[in-house]
Amino acid sequence: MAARINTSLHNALSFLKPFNTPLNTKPFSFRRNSFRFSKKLPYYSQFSSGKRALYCTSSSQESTVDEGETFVLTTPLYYVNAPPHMGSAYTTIAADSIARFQRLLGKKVIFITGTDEHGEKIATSAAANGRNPPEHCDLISQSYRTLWKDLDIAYDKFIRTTDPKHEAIVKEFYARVFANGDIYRADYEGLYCVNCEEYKDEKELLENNCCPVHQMPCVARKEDNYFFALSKYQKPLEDILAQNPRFVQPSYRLNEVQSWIKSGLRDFSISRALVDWGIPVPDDDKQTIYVWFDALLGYISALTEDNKQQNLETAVSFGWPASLHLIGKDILRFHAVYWPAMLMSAGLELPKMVFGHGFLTKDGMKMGKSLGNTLEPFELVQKFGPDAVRYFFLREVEFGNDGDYSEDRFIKIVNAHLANTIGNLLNRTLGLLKKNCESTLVVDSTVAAEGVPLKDTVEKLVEKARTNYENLSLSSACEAVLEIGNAGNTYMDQRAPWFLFKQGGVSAEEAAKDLVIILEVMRVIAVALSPVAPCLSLRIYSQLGYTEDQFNSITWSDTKWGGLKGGQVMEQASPVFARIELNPEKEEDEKKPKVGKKTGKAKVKVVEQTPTVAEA
Ligand SMILES: Nc1ncnc2c1ncn2[C@@H]1O[C@H](COP(=O)(O)OP(=O)(O)OP(=O)(O)O)[C@@H](O)[C@H]1O
Repeated sequence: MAARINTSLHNALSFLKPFNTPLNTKPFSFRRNSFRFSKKLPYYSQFSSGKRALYCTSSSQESTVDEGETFVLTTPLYYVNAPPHMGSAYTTIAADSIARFQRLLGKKVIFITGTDEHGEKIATSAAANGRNPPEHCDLISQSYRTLWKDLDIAYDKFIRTTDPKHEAIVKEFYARVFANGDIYRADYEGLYCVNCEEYKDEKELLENNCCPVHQMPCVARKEDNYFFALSKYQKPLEDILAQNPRFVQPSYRLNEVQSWIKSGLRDFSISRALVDWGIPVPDDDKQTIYVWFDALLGYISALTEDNKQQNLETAVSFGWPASLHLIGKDILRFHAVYWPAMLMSAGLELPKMVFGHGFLTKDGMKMGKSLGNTLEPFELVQKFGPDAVRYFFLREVEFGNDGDYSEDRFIKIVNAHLANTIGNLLNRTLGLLKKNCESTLVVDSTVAAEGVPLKDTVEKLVEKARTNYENLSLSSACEAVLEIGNAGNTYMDQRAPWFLFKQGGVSAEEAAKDLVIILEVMRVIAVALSPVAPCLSLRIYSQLGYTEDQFNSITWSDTKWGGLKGGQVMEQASPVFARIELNPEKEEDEKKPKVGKKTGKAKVKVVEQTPTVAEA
């Protein structure tokens, strides 16, 4: 057994070595944790921890993801206890933007999402809705797919944990962990939060044993379960985090994870005797596998391909380890503690990074299905369109921190940034081009920008956007792109090409070049914003005279100045982003002194973006 443990740990750590440095191993004893267990643990031998393990060696930037060719990223697999809400959409929008950015860099991307469909919470929710669990799962899982379509989420794999191929992989993984001596049977007694599907430590609970996330009392449970020997992995986990601090991001979440581990890891129960709706434990059909042990493996089973063998080894060969697990901070412990330990036990490589973002909140509380205080994403998308929703949440909430939603703020931000700074600039410029140059560019944008400082400004801002995307600082990436728009607007206002055209002669020639410069700025914006607002970017690209195929084949290198060529014919100006107008009742409300809560609803109305009087 000792040899097996050594082997699996070695496997888990060996990929982390920089420059193939031999593992410098040192024996240590793991602390046996018998807290509350009525049965003794089997004896484990000492095993070694890798000392020189290193994860991400690519850059000193805090969250920079690895530079490998295939970039595998995941969202959590969402519980199908209820349809998606804005919180679920938030993680998925962020993941989609990162995936799109990585594709622009020319990487092969495997973007995995899906639904977590087993466990007590799902069975209860199905019963409450008068459905059997499979029907319920089909219905709710489909609602996630529908929302992802509405939000322009371009995932590569959608895994459902009720998929037979997933079940086969879970069983195989369980068998590996069992063979490694990390599964044993014991009684457990504790306080259980059904909404978290987790036994809780009394000291982390609120008054009346309430779960801090779901604000509902935990229930006392006693069960005869199978356990995973997490405590055995305390030291390896400590070492991994000490040597690879970028494994958990943002850095303040690393401290949280380190302090959990430091406080002592307890083995956790990985089966349920009282839950039928789950994958049966191999060789014991009276128990089902704990939903988290099952769901985490969805990240691997998602990698299987239909016409290939559906087993663990083949799945792993298609892209494991993941480059990035994107999750909310609520499930950090599962991803940064349980999951790496499970992988080590099974002799598999660890993911390269776990990023735990903050919560979208309502009145300061996490929006969640269990709490029922959610924001309806279908309604938001229908009202405002996918680009506005995607842009607002990524721009407004600093990635990693919590953020509260307000409709007023939403409207202000998207109107100011997308409709005014970006949309209106394009509209004005195309209007002038049509009027004065028959919608045709007079020279190449490189020629037009000779000696013009705006070009350098744009190049610097593009670089800033790229660095921020790479570091997962999505809000700052949006900000950098917006700054390009601001620079374009300033240039337009300073140069006043409508005035130069009126002067005629050399001035008019200069004005025609100015329009080329501003349209090149718009082209760069379209590329740089495409991870966040793909439809808007396509609309900009189309107005610049490109086809959809041309847009679909852009890469990040197309942010380089010089794409627009002399002679290129632009489309007619038409608004690329509909300004959102408050309805008249709400506008009236706004003028009155504020008493109590606001109830007015916004109404979307496309407002034609016309040139100013001077330009006309
Ligand atoms: N309020 C939120 N803000 C940001 N992300 C959220 C929020 N709620 C859910 N998520 C995302 O969904 C994941 C949790 O998925 P889950 O299906 O458990 O949703 P949930 O609404 O939190 O469910 P429940 O309320 O039943 O715990 C989080 O880790 C995060 O990625």
